[in-house]
This record gives sequence, C-alpha cells and structure tokens, in this order.
Amino acid sequence: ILGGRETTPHLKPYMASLQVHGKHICGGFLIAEQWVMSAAHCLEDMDNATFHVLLGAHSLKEHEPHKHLYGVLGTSSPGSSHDTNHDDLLLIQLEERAHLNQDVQVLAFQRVDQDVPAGTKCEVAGWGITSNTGRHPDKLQAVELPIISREVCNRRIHHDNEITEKMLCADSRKKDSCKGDSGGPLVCHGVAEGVVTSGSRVCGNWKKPGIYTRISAYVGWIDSILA
Ligand SMILES: NCc1cccc(NC(=O)c2cccc3[nH]c(C(N)=O)cc23)c1
Repeated sequence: ILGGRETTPHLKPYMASLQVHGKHICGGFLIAEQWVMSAAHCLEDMDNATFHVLLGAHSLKEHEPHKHLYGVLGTSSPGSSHDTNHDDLLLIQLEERAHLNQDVQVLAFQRVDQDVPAGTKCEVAGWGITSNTGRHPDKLQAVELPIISREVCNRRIHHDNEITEKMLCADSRKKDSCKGDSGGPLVCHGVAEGVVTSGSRVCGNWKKPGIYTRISAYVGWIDSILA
C-alpha cells in the first residue's frame, strides 16, 4: 500500500495473508467460514508451492490472540489466462472452517452487477510494499482511493482499452495498491466490490490507475464453487 497508514488493529477482521514458508506473498479475504477470496496470479507468485492462510492478524510477526494459520484443502479460479489480468480471481477452501471471533470475520461481497459510480471513495488494505523501494510492513496498512470511470481508465494515456466490464479502476496518484497487496479486497461502503490485481505492475503512477477485478461479475461462478 503506497500513501496509506497503519490500520487500527483488527478493524478489518476479514483480511487474510497468503504465506509460503512464513513469508507474506498476497492478500485475501474471508467470504465464508471455510473460503477465502484472492487473485489467481498469486498462485504463480507462489510458484505453485504449498501455501497457508493467516487469519486474525494485524502484525505478521508478533503474537496476537486470534492469529491462526490455516492449511489449504483446494483452490479454484474462473479462467486460465495467465498472461493477462482477465479473470484474476481465486477461491481458496481452507482445510477446516475458520473459528470466527472479534478478529476473524467474513466480509460481504457485492452481488448486484452494477458499476461503482466514479468518484466513490473506497478502501484497500494489505501487507504489500509501502514504497517503490520495496519496504515490507509488518502491520496491516490501508488507503482510501476514489473510483475512476472505465471510460477514463481506457484512455490511451491510461490502460488503452484493456479494462473490460469485469474490471474497475481506482486512482493511483501517490496512493495506490502495490506488490503484495494483490488478492486483497477493494471495499466501498463496507462491501467488497473489487479484488486487487497487479495490472501494469507499476504503483503510485497516476497514468496507470489500479486495476481491480469486479466481484459482482463472478457471482454465478462463486456460488457454484461454494455450493
Ligand atoms: N496498483 C498497482 C499494483 C497492484 C498490485 C501489485 C502491483 N505490482 C506488482 O505486483 C509488482 C510485480 C512485480 C514487480 C513489481 N515492482 C513493483 C514496484 N512498484 O516496484 C510492483 C511490482 C501493482
């Protein structure tokens, strides 16, 4: 997260950290007791190694009462396109149902397939790098970002017609999601509307708005997997 600040501990109890050998790789969020949503690209970032899901955390390293590392029973993603940002969604089934408490809670996602109005202030959180030099935070960071219309985001100077109706854009001038935030939720009015994708990989450059997968465009697929 660039341009953000440390969150108040455990006020985002849906946040998940996808980890390989204790190293944070990607974000994610709890959508049901046994299911975490993230980004399909994260599997590649993990070189398809065995990974675990940390719930209930604020600090990645310190002891906290409700921190718990879960094994993964299986994963599913809607598409197979590895090179693009298309269908960059991942559903992770935990090996057991998460124990819900004040630090571990489910986050609702948007089911109505309508664009979030441009200008809407949304929030993204994560343990991704906080500077382009790659500083890794120990504690959860968050930043508020305004939504940019698809029409503006598809201009040549920005993402030049790469933004489909299954993606949305948010401002990236100074404040932005970045490496390690992929898979985390973009939350607008308390509901998850998007999932962070790495997109053009650059961070904090106003010419390359952040790209987020629109969750409501995948409700049918999500319900089929969770059933
Ligand atoms: N909102 C944009 C956004 C959102 C999420 C992830 C990213 N980027 C990356 O995953 C990434 C990947 C590889 C090298 C990288 N170098 C840098 C960098 N800024 O130095 C980022 C990356 C960007």
